[in-house]
Amino acid sequence: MATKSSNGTTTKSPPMPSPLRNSKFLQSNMRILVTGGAGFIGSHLVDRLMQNEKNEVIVADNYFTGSKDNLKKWIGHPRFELIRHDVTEPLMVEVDRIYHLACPASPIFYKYNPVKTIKTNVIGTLNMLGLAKRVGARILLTSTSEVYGDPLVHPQPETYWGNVNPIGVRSCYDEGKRVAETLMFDYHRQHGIEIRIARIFNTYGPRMNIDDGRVVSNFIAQALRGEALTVQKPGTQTRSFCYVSDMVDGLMRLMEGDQTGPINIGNPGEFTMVELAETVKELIKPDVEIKMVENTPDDPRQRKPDISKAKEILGWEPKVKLREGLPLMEEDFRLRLGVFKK
Ligand SMILES: NC(=O)c1ccc[n+]([C@@H]2O[C@H](COP(=O)([O-])OP(=O)(O)OC[C@H]3O[C@@H](n4cnc5c(N)ncnc54)[C@H](O)[C@@H]3O)[C@@H](O)[C@H]2O)c1
Ligand SMILES: O=C(O)[C@H]1O[C@H](OP(=O)(O)OP(=O)(O)OC[C@H]2O[C@@H](n3ccc(=O)[nH]c3=O)[C@H](O)[C@@H]2O)[C@H](O)[C@@H](O)[C@@H]1O
Repeated sequence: MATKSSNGTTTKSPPMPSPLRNSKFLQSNMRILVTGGAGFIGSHLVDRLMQNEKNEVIVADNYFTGSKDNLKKWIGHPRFELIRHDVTEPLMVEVDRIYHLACPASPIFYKYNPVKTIKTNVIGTLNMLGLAKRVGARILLTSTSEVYGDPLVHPQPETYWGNVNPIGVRSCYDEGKRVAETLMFDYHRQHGIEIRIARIFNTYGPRMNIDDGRVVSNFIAQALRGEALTVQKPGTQTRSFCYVSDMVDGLMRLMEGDQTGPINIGNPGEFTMVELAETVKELIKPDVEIKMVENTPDDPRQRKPDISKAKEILGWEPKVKLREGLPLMEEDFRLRLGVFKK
């Protein structure tokens, strides 16, 4: 059957999945690869996928920012497999679905080795598309709101092409993801691969690395350690924060739906960084200081998803408000930092 992209292009049928898929022993099982599954969003996605007893889950991760700790409850489970693997190298597995998340996501980590970040986005995505082509798997890419760069359209709909600096310090990530999206569509049009693209907006929740460097984890860890909350100047820049369980729900709906995307998945509630700091202060440590610090180049000034398409096509919208999600993350950070409520 031919697939119709949301942009109207019709492509040839995808390659056939392995004949074993139809055997009476395997037909009840969906074999799912999650690249980057030891990371923050990936490990929550694995938890959800493992809840379905018909799923077998394989995680491939190089542990650059992820950790086995995030998956410890599944290690040794007969339906679960963990492979130390760098997606810049080819991977030979037999699967029906590929959730392709592998890529450092925090700006301090993706800027740490920008050339490797580009390789991960470009060569890594090429390798996963090659795998999808060989085994006839459907593949979902976790792209990003950063493809809109410092957006001149607000909120951002999927039809906006973005305002991205191609030679800046964030470009390894922004442009890397843009090329990854291009590769996805070229494989779709040229080879009939079934693709799905999610444009994820800032996501937070338990299991983020404590020293991840992203704003929500920074503020919560700083409040719990009694350190000043570091708001990067000017503090009026905005972000829209999505709780991780909502994100995983959106990704799974997209994978099992019949539209390629790209589709924005995020929470449209928009906050300035000063407002976020004040909320964390009020909820966690009312006497903590807030201090203004220098920002990094090309920091987007505003960001808020237009989620009309996700609502219409996936029947999805976020349920968890920032004030409900922050205490859940606080609880996890308290446990890991050993800072308990008095
Ligand atoms: N969290 C967000 O707000 C957000 C927003 C937009 C997009 N995304 C995308 O979602 C995905 C997951 O993000 P996250 O927040 O869970 O980040 P994360 O850093 O916690 O997870 C990324 C995972 O990928 C692994 N990885 C990195 N490079 C790899 C490589 N070359 N080979 C194999 N594994 C590799 C890391 O070890 C880690 O386990 C990323 O693709 C990211 O770009 C996240
Ligand atoms: O959602 C997205 O698409 C992207 O969002 C984030 O990128 P960014 O929004 O820059 O994330 P943060 O590092 O958390 O910064 C958010 C804002 O908080 C500010 N910030 C950050 C850290 C801090 O301590 N204080 C602070 O004020 C930054 O200047 C920025 O304006 C993610 O890290 C990317 O992986 C992701 O693709």
